[in-house]
Amino acid sequence: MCYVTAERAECVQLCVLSHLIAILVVVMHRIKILSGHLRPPGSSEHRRDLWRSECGCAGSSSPDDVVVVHGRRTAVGKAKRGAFKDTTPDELLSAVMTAVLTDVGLSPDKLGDVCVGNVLQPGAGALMARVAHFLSGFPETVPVYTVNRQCSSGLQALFNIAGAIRSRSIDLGLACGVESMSLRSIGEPGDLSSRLTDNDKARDCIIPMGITSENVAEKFGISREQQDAFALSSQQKAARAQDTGAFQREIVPVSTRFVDADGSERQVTVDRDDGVRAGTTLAGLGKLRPAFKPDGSTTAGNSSQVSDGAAAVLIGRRSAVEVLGLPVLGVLRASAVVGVPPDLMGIGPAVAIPAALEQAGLTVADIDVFEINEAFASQALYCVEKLGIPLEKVNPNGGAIALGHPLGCTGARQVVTLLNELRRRGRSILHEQRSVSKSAAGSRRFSCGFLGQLEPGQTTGRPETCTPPRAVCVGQRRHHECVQQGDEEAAETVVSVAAGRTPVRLPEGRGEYVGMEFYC
Ligand SMILES: CC(=O)SCCNC(=O)CCNC(=O)[C@H](O)C(C)(C)COP(=O)(O)OP(=O)(O)OC[C@H]1O[C@@H](n2cnc3c(N)ncnc32)[C@H](O)[C@@H]1OP(=O)(O)O
Repeated sequence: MCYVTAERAECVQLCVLSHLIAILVVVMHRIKILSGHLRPPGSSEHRRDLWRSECGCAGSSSPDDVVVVHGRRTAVGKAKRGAFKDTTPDELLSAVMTAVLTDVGLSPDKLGDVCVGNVLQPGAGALMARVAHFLSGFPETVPVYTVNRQCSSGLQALFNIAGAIRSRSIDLGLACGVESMSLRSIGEPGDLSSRLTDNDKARDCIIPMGITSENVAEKFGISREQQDAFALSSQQKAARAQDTGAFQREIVPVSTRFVDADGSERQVTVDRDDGVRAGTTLAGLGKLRPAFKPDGSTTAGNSSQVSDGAAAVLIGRRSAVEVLGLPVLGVLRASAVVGVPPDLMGIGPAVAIPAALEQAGLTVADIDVFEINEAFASQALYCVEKLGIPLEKVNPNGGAIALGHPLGCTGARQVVTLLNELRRRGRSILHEQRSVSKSAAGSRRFSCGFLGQLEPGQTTGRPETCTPPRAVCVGQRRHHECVQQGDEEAAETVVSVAAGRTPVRLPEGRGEYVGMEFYC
């Protein structure tokens, strides 16, 4: 174990407080059927309902559900060299705040609160956030505040807004995360008591993050080869995601200034993560020298990159979201934060994920996709192995090793990426997320037979369900439009897709059917 000495104080990183990692379980409407309001979380009956409802048995959603409406992120830039090296964080934040509301056509005065995760800006970036707020055209009556839970800050912002919704102090809020690691550096621990050296745990809080990675690798026997293989996989998945346009929907293009080496300035539009190294090989990774201690195994290739970026997620109470005709992208079912020893900070997900799963009455096997932060390959691998998660379920579009890790942004970025991935997997979700409840009128209300996204031309399978005579489309405005405008053909297509009467070919340009309800 290695402690920070006075000579190495310059490399002390801020992100070293007793580590609290938060895990968000967002599993689209599939999880709706597990509504914790019906049975005590964790009971076996509660868990079985998931599978029963996959076969078309009953479950329910609640008007009090905290639902995710929409989310966007900027591209992630390499700090100090990449596309956002000259961009201030308020601009990054404003880009995503604006895009999220514009996409769903929501006026900012409908927001009850805005919370922004940030780590490095002074005062956790409170001033920066309010400036971004006004740059986005938000009225002064909408409040904004910031939160710093170190590398989980973007996720904590989401939990804070969700908590305010649950306590009914707001109906709708925006959860964001932002970081410029170009313009502010890690490594400024601030003013700390000299007594910290007398207290083992307090002293461990100033261990550099890279050394905590070495500690995890040593203590749990995660070899250099394993770490490099994990890093390679992260790079390959991210490169594939870029090639297939998987990030296109989530990235907000940002026009900004870029200063070249000769001091000349130009305008650039940034819409691509610039840290991904498609040409990464195991041999290349194997040649890299340890970055944090001479005989260590943590390198520039198997560590997260120091980065700039922002993300924003709009969430609300289902009842309020429905009144506003907004789409429902996912449901927040559980969240957990658990403290771990500061010298092993990266093991957080291995204890926080089970805590969140227990709350939701789920097991690892029930979850389709995990987004686990890749602060370092050592800790990410440890968590995956400890929890027995099949590797193919983890970060299917790569993680922070390939994409970068703008500290305060990453948690919110992961939510955006996760929900887009689940939306892309709409086909399988189609079979799993039906629920039935009695509406006030006594008709049976099928809630969201389909919550995934279908691309034009893509077909769905055929879940076993009744044939609904009438569809009321919620979610993407095009659903409303097709029904309200009496476009029978489009409405019929929506119904057919949802009911799965026959595999249906969606008409060109009508591919985005996300969220609908129908009655029969
Ligand atoms: C809770 C939490 O999340 S804690 C985590 C908080 N975040 C952190 O602590 C950040 C961790 N990461 C770091 O500190 C930095 O990325 C470091 C120190 C590991 C590396 O920083 P840098 O040296 O600036 O990285 P850089 O990108 O320049 O790469 C260094 C070298 O490795 C090479 N390299 C990096 N990735 C690869 C790769 N995939 N394949 C081959 N070579 C690679 C680069 O080409 C470069 O080589 P060069 O020096 O010949 O040009």
